[in-house]
Amino acid sequence: MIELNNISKSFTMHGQKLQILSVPSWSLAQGERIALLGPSGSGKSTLLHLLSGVMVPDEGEIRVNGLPLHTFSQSKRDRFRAEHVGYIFQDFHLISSLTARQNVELIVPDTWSKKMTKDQLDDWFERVGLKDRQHHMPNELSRGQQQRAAIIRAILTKPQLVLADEPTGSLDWETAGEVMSLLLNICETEKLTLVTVTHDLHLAEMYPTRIHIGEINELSRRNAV
Ligand SMILES: Nc1ncnc2c1ncn2[C@@H]1O[C@H](COP(=O)(O)OP(=O)(O)OP(=O)(O)O)[C@@H](O)[C@H]1O
Repeated sequence: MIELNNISKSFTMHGQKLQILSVPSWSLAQGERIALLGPSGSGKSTLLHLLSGVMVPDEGEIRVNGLPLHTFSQSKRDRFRAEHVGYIFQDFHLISSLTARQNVELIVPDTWSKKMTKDQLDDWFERVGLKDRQHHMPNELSRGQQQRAAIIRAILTKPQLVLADEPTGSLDWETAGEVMSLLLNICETEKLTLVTVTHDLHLAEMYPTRIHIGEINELSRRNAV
């Protein structure tokens, strides 16, 4: 369960304070899968940064499964993110000097045995259709294949929260549909909470729940559809 109460977030630019988010109250149940829609600059990515603990609110409370993120120090938020959040980026963020499998191995917890690591990675690369490509470098993979590897990296440890910021934004429409479907299916099967920012209404329709940022952020409410 994710709960936001009386959140406000602003940025100061050129000495001017610009308020971006004002969220009176919003909650999300464990296992929900939502597409977050809204115009450019309306605070969607900022909301994801607050949920992941990359940023802190100026005021208000954020609780993820009871953990009061808003009270955490930077190092505690970093640990929270490493343990509980999987992040998927538009441009994959794979390390170019490592193979797809080595990129995923980077986030394997110390507590996993060699056998468990091998079994899990073998299984996941097969499940996402990359069995034959896992030892390739990112630049030897298509963009869709790179995003599949990035999806494994995000969900391998079964984080409480998966956040995806335009995960299909740099893919052609057909690949975008396949990758979005894969992400949704994995999160459904593994019962992971998923929040995906997308501008694509067609892809958003694949989600059980669609939310316009105006339903959460009262500052962009006038833009709500
Ligand atoms: N670190 C920052 N410093 C200053 N301003 C910022 C910062 N991050 C975001 N902003 C501003 O906050 C506003 C909201 O940005 P955000 O990236 O959350 O919007 P968005 O809805 O995700 O937009 P897009 O759909 O274009 O990605 C924008 O006006 C942006 O310029």
